[in-house]
Amino acid sequence: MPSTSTSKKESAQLVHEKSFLSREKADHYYARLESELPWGPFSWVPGTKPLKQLVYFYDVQEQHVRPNACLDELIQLVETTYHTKSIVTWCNLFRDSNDLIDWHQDQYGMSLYVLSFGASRPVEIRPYNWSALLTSDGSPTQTLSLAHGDLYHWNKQFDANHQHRVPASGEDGKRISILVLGHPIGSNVNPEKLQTDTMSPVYTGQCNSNNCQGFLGPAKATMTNAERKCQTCGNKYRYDSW
Ligand SMILES: O=C(O)CCC(=O)C(=O)O
Ligand SMILES: [Fe+2]
Repeated sequence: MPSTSTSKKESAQLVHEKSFLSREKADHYYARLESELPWGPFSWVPGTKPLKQLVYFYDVQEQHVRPNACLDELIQLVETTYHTKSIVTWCNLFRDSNDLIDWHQDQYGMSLYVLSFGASRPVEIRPYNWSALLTSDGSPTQTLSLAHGDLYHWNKQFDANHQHRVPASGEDGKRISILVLGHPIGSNVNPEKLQTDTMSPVYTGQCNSNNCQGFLGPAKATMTNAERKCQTCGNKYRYDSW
């Protein structure tokens, strides 16, 4: 099993564990997750258009108020396998292959462990720094083909240097992804103090003005005045139009 410790010197690391769960276990968890979680739409900024997929955010408060045995089992499995302490869990339900997540960096400042259930979907990855973006056409440099029961994980160093997205492609049908965010055991982190606005993803994107296709500067999804500016033509995009 690869090491997942996160000392300051650690380099960026991404691992895809195919069939982390057996087919039987994946079927079992998929059915429970789909029916038991209170899935719903979510907007980072209240009143603006919601994310494409349905979500459920399982933080320490939810764990007290609405404990979910299925999520707790999966979290515990990740914790024991990777010697990590989970801080919070974010769940996505992609209702079909049109539900997508655009290019972003998570910026959770933690290691990320993602369990994938249901339809096979790609997660695309590209390096994230301006020189890489401006000298490339922005295409993904790596694609994880995630099947039912797979798991992938990356550390915060990997997140810091890359963007990822779940494009509108892959097998049609529902897909659930369970994102367990954690720190190595022994880290001094208080989950009660976590604030969603410091954890929100940072989105970029591509300019669609007159086929410009330039890259939009990054903006955090929780800022009400969030705006992304095209690095090529200067066109500005308000959060609502992302
Ligand atoms: O569904 C996945 O595998 C990734 C989801 C994701 O990138 C996110 O929720 O931030
Ligand atoms: Fe993400």
